[in-house]
Amino acid sequence: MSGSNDGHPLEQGGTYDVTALRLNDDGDGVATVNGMTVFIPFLLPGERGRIRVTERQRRFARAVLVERSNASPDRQDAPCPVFGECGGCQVQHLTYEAQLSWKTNRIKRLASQLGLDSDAVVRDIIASPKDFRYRNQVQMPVRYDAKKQEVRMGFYGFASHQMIETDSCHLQSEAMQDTLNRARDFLSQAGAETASLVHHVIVRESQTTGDQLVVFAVTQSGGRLRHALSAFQAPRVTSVCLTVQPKAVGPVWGRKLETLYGPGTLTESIAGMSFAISPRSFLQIQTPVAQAMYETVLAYADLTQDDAVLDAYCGIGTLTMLLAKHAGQAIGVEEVEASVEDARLNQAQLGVDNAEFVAGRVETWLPSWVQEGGHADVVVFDPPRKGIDPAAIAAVLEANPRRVVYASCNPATLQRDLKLLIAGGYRVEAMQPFDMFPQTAHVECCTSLVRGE
Ligand SMILES: C[S@@+](CC[C@H](N)C(=O)[O-])C[C@H]1O[C@@H](n2cnc3c(N)ncnc32)[C@H](O)[C@@H]1O
Repeated sequence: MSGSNDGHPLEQGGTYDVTALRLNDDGDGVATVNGMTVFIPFLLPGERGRIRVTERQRRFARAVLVERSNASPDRQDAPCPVFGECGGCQVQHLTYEAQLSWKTNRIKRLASQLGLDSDAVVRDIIASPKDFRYRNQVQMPVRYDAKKQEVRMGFYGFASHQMIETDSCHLQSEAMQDTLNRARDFLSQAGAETASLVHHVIVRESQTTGDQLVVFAVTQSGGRLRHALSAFQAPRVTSVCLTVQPKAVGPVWGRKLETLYGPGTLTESIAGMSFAISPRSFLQIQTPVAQAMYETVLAYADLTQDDAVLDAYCGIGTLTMLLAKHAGQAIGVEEVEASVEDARLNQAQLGVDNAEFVAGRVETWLPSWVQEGGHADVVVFDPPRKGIDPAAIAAVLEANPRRVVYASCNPATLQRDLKLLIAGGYRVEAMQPFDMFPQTAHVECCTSLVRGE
């Protein structure tokens, strides 16, 4: 079927000639055909192409690129052989410089939509020192091919659970990829009895020591399986662990986590402090950008030694410990018990005696803490992608701290939450974007807010 750009409604399956005008927030080219907005992955602004419509909604359509007739000066050859099929990277075809200005402009657009003077408020993005091989953690699905009696590993495709096999992902270190490839060969050799029970392999690497920790996620556990998996070795691997998650598709981690050998933790040095990290605890995906982000949070918090600071969504307390050094008192709140245990152990080892860690959900703990008269001069938020729960925002407005600092990994929820904080009387002083995840559509941003008069 072939359509035309002649003012008729866009047809599903139809082909059209378009020019991309800009990139959307997912990194897809945006064009219009007969008044309808169309998203086309892998077409850059200024590029012309023939597209085929694959999905037609009421207000927009999606299409695939059939043929491209010119190349943007911002285009580069993607180094990864499965780029375009694998769902991990969205913009490997865009030069790193262009990725950075696209991400900065995205935060500027967000600021303008909030009624702010974006040029005055938004700083230039802080780039990643490495545009490839920057990740410290990877989790790969595992499939056992019973016919061929071999294990296949890779990543999921775009919005699907179809496995795209790869043995050379460019986002992680070569040593991590080497460990994954060894794990695949090890499981193939172990045979069906072991390999058919493993659904994911997770590798974490310390960017300080180079040590690696491997976790096998399995559908069920038993003595024979534990014995078989304990035999896995690779040059940088110091610990092997096991997590039991009966569902092979969906959440990877189970409730149970067992160390098969080694200390079961990694050590990472951040902001001049050494932290032990257990497998289940959150750690920012790369240390150099995390460190730059922590320094920005600290500067935006503008603490004095008399201040009480609250670090909401604190993980293993990396940021809490840094804030505590510059404040009178610090409290970290985190829902994952294992992370809170890590935080307390690290606190004892670092000798930080003015911090306290609470295990709980921010949206339930914070309102009752404020009700009971809890006080903070400065509140720091570093939530997951879903942003801050409205109950937590309402509580912070009631607590009325002098400053709020918001480290976000999702511009959409950042915008939603800033709207509430601004309506509650806070003024945005500065916004600092960071590129923690080169080659992807992700962008982090740290926002400084001060209480209005
Ligand atoms: C983006 S991480 C930030 C962690 C920490 N600030 C850091 O830099 O390592 C978000 C953290 O919030 C935790 N979390 C997610 N939802 C939560 C909730 N509702 N209440 C408390 N903690 C939560 C996650 O387990 C994770 O450790």
